[in-house]
Amino acid sequence: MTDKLIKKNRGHRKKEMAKAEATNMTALAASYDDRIRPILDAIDRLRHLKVMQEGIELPTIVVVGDQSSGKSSVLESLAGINLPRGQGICTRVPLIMRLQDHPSLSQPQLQLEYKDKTITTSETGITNAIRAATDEIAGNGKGISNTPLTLVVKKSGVPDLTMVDLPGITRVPVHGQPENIYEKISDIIMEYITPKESIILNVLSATVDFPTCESIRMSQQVDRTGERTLAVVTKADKAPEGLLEKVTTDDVNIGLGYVCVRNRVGDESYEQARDAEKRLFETHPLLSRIDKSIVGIPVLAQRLMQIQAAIISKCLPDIVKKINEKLSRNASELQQMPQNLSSMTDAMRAFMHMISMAKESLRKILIGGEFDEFPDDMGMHGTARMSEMLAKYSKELPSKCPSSDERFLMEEIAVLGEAKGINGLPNFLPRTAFLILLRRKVKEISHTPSEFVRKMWAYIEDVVLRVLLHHSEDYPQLQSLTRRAAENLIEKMRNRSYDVMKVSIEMEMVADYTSNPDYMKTWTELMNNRDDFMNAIENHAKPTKLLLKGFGEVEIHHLRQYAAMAEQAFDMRMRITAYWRSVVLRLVDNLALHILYSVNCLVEKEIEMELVDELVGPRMSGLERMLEESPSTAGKRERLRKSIALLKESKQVVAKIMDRIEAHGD
Ligand SMILES: Nc1nc2c(ncn2[C@@H]2O[C@H](COP(=O)(O)OP(=O)(O)OP(=O)(O)O)[C@@H](O)[C@H]2O)c(=O)[nH]1
Repeated sequence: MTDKLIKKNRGHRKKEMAKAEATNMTALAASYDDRIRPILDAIDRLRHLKVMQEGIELPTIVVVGDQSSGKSSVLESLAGINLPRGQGICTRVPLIMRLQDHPSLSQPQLQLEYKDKTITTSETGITNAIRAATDEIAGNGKGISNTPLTLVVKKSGVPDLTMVDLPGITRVPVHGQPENIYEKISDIIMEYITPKESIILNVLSATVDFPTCESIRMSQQVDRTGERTLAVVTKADKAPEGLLEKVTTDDVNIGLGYVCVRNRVGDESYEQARDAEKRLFETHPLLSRIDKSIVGIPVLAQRLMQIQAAIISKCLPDIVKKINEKLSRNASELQQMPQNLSSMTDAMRAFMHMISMAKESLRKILIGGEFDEFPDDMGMHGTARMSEMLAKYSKELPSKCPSSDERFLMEEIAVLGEAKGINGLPNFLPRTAFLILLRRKVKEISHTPSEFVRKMWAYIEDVVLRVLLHHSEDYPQLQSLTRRAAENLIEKMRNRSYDVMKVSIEMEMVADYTSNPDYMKTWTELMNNRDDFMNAIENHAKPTKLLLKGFGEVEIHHLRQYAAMAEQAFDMRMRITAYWRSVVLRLVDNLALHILYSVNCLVEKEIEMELVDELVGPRMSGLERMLEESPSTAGKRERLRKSIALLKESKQVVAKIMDRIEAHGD
């Protein structure tokens, strides 16, 4: 074949390929107009409605790349418009780009939307408009913000695509950039690329080694297999050597494949840039060897449209499901919110309901021993905790009568010596001596019950407050009054317990009585030692150490000089020892009974009376407060209403699309 013929054939093939490409694009565009476009519009509408704030993720193409890798250049190539480009950080906020093909438009229409503003701009004004909007959102310097900016481009011949351009990743802050810029940018990027609904368009510069790219490292964290990652290799013109090998060996796991491009350079127009790109991949000795199905902006546009269509149809059923779930959850939450009370009768009814619920809970927790309301909160298993506290209290009271004498029975002998009556018979056991000793012993333990009372009421107060605050949480405006009522009541009841306990102690100190048969039994048993004891005292030949039941080994040598009084002292020690058991038992039982009785009174009537006095009172001020809804409840109600309205609207948007899809038989 002659050179001329070869050239002619090549030219013919080129034309054929261009024609085929154009036909493909037209077919794709037709199917887009017809089917995908309305779906894409619906998704954009959902995005505009901010359903993402409701936790519903939308299928999104997210553009990521290291700083200056050429992200904005790729987007401007796809959109056919000039975007702010340059060295250093240009994209400082997420830029949502909605490209819409409008074949009828002779001039492109551009709109910038942010912070509820819509600004119409032109191809020449777009760069400045984006810069101004970025400054407004993220400040004038080099700051970064997560508030997105939306750019709508309606133009003839653009692919129907919605993409989000994100700030480029940089490890080293340049002059004027915040120190934590890397963390800030990676947080934003992670937020966008983590949802499985996101397609990651990873922009890699041909001039760098792909495995060293931060953007690759990040996308691999959320998409290990690369099944939702597509790589665009920019600056093919700058580093053609080895590019073919780089994209064919695929060292970095790009599941959706590579597309190599050459963007606008310097002041080139969009058309000049496309021609230069085409020429480059056709004529460059190295680049022309790369398969044509993975080079050039038109191929990228086509791939993205296909991927977008696929991800949208995959995600749509899930979006419908999530909208419905969220809607019904919010609707039931709104329904469960407290009624907005409009009259005193309403308020009274709500108040009485609150009291009866609280009483029921307290009855279960503090009396009934049921803990179905707080199964995992041990602190709220009231009866169990109270019985533990009582057991501890009973252990703290000495079961044996406390004795302070260094030598056996010397305490008794001293008291007996002082209480000796002038007329009394020498062996007559004076009751005063017994009472003096008893008072002394009881005094030693008199602080124990008040400690117990303090701890027990602190616990009960905690339970009562938690229950009351829980049942009044719908009415935060009542909580301070409720708390005050509960604290006042507990204070009163605690003081009552102190009084009861004081009387118990005093009674034990001034009188000695018990009908408990255990007393006589124990005393008799203890007195069985008397003969041995007296023998040891009187018979000086006997050992001075003696084993006494209940006392262990005792030394009695010092008692031999008090022979007469020793017997009385022994008897007195045995009596007080036997009697002590009754004293301790009475102190524990009395206090326990008193606490249980008090808790019963509290639950069954006093708490209600106290709350009525505090909240209703003569001026009904608490009830009046119930009529004014608290700002937090009103805020929550408003939020739920707004969210429901938004979800309902979203549901309609999606329903229309689903109808359409069904009508087409997709
Ligand atoms: N020669 C050549 N230069 C390119 C190509 N793509 C981008 N550039 C240049 O690379 C520089 C950075 O491009 P941008 O598009 O601003 O990069 P970016 O990733 O958006 O930058 P940031 O948003 O700041 O991270 C610019 O000067 C572009 O002109 C390309 O394919 N070939």
